[in-house]
Amino acid sequence: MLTAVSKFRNKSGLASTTRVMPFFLSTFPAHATAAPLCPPPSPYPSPHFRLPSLPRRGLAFLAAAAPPRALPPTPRQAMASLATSTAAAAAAEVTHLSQRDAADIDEQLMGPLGFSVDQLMELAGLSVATAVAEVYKLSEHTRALIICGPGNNGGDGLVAARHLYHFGYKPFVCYPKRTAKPLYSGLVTQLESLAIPFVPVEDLPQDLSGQYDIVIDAMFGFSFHGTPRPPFDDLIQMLVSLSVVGDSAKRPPIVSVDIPSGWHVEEGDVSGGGIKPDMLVSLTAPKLCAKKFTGPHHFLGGRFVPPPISSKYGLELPPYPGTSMCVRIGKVPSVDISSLRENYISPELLENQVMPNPFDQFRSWFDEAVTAGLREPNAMALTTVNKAGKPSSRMVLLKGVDKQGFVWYTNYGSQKAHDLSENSNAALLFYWNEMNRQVRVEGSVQKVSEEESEKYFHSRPRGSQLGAIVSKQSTVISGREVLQQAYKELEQKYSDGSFIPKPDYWGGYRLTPNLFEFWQGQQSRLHDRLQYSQREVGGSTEWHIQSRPKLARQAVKIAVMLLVCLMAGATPNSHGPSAQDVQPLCSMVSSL
Ligand SMILES: NC(=O)C1=CN([C@@H]2O[C@H](COP(=O)(O)OP(=O)(O)OC[C@H]3O[C@@H](n4cnc5c(N)ncnc54)[C@H](OP(=O)(O)O)[C@@H]3O)[C@@H](O)[C@H]2O)[C@H](O)CC1
Ligand SMILES: [K+]
Repeated sequence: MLTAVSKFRNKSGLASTTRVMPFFLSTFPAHATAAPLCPPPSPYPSPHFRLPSLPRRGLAFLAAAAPPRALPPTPRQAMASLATSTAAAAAAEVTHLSQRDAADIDEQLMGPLGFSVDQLMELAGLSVATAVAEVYKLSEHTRALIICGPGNNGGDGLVAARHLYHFGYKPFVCYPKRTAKPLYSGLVTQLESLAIPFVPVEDLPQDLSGQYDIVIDAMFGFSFHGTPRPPFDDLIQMLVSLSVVGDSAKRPPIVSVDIPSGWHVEEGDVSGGGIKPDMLVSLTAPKLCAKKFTGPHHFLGGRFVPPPISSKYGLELPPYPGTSMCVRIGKVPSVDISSLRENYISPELLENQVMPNPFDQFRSWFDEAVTAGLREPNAMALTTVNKAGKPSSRMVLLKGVDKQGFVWYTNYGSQKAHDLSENSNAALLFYWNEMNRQVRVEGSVQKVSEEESEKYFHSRPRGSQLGAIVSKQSTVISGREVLQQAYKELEQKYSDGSFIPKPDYWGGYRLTPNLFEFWQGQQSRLHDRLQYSQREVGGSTEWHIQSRPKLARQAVKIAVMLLVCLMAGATPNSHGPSAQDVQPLCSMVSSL
């Protein structure tokens, strides 16, 4: 049973990742004959890992070492991240609102457009919480101080505190000027029912660094005017002194909701002595002051703008990815590649837990990857080598596996086909990132029979059949339109639903393995590896398993033997090394 994978970032919001994978290592009923592989049901499988429903035998269970409420990054989230970065690139032209337009829009939403303030505040607060969770991962930013002001910006902060709690953070709320309206007292009651502490201003330490991992500024939004009055003047100063420590890795990052509190809503930080937030979550649309924001993370939230508002105010806003409540705008911070680090936590992969036949073991892991909802677990890197010894790799999709080998289909005019015609040796690599697993397979490759290729070709959607005819892989064409035109013509030709013949330049390959390696990532780089290789026993070929420690020991033995031989050769005395010379090495070898 695969239960969780959690991914965290370090203080820069980008670097280290811990993957915790508590699950039953399970044995599925053995697949004696291989069936074609069923890819996950849709290109975007369930956003949460599903528990497999098949009966299974638990071999090992690792108690959850993950923080209790950490959610796994899902394939959908990964796509959302990509979409947020893409949106960021496209967001240079996002509309920025004046203070007046922002207030006008608010009035219209809550007037003729039928929204209530509660609704909008809920969505705004949820956007803030999701944006915070996207950048500042729980593992390093657990304790969040939310400083709330007297108006709706403060209300957004109260809502965000509740959502952050449910995401697994530990919120603390400083709410010095409470508003008597039922909306606000309701929000306070909700937080109290979660036992979220309310911290009086006077109990806050002058230096917030020691007690909080993140500070959310929800003091003032677009209705701020003049200079801050007590107690917000001191609170703002507290955040100013915090942001003076430039390196956000050494202090809690500051997240401002809609406007960095104390900034002029249109002019920004006029004096230059204001808060310098690390993250700004603009709501509905950024206000003019956001043009002056220079921090690394600018997000937009408030996914509720209806078309009448967009058209009336000519709003250019980036699309929200998928079901996300926030979208990154502005420049994507550049990543320090050397700081990207993973720490894998998985059950051990031991020799006595795996199946004797590597095909069965592969099928078991493959089924677990499908059941876990991984996107395209049948995607594999195929490495071929031409006759000059030049290797090349590309991703292809596994379309079938049985005891004869691993099958994929392609164009017989492609570079891989050319390489394979010169050198039939190839390697496959499956990488199931979310499960901390890889499988390497090596062997020799042959074309599958025409009959097998025909059968598979006609099982494909008609569009893919036409695509296979049109695409002359690895040839240079003058433009995409050439392909589109050819495709259109074929579509027309076969529009009556008639049989589409398989082109003779298209078909399958089968890799017959002579080596498998199953890799399970472990903590501190002490990964588990099991290698299956073939050996002759009594005239027949059998699979033989070696674990990494065993392999390492054998490598040392061979190295020592080599050393002995070298010494023998290097000794000026033609009789070779003396028993005395060799004795310590021999006892070392035998003790391995
Ligand atoms: N449509 C949307 O985008 C939505 C945004 N939301 C959030 O609402 C705020 C705007 O909320 P609003 O209540 O209008 O204003 P503020 O939160 O900015 O604060 C107003 C209170 O602050 C006091 N204030 C103003 N200036 C000062 C100052 N210099 N010193 C101290 N106090 C100040 C003000 O008191 P006054 O007596 O001065 O009027 C108010 O008490 C927006 O930015 C978003 O965060 C909604 O949640 C959802 C819809
Ligand atoms: K604010």
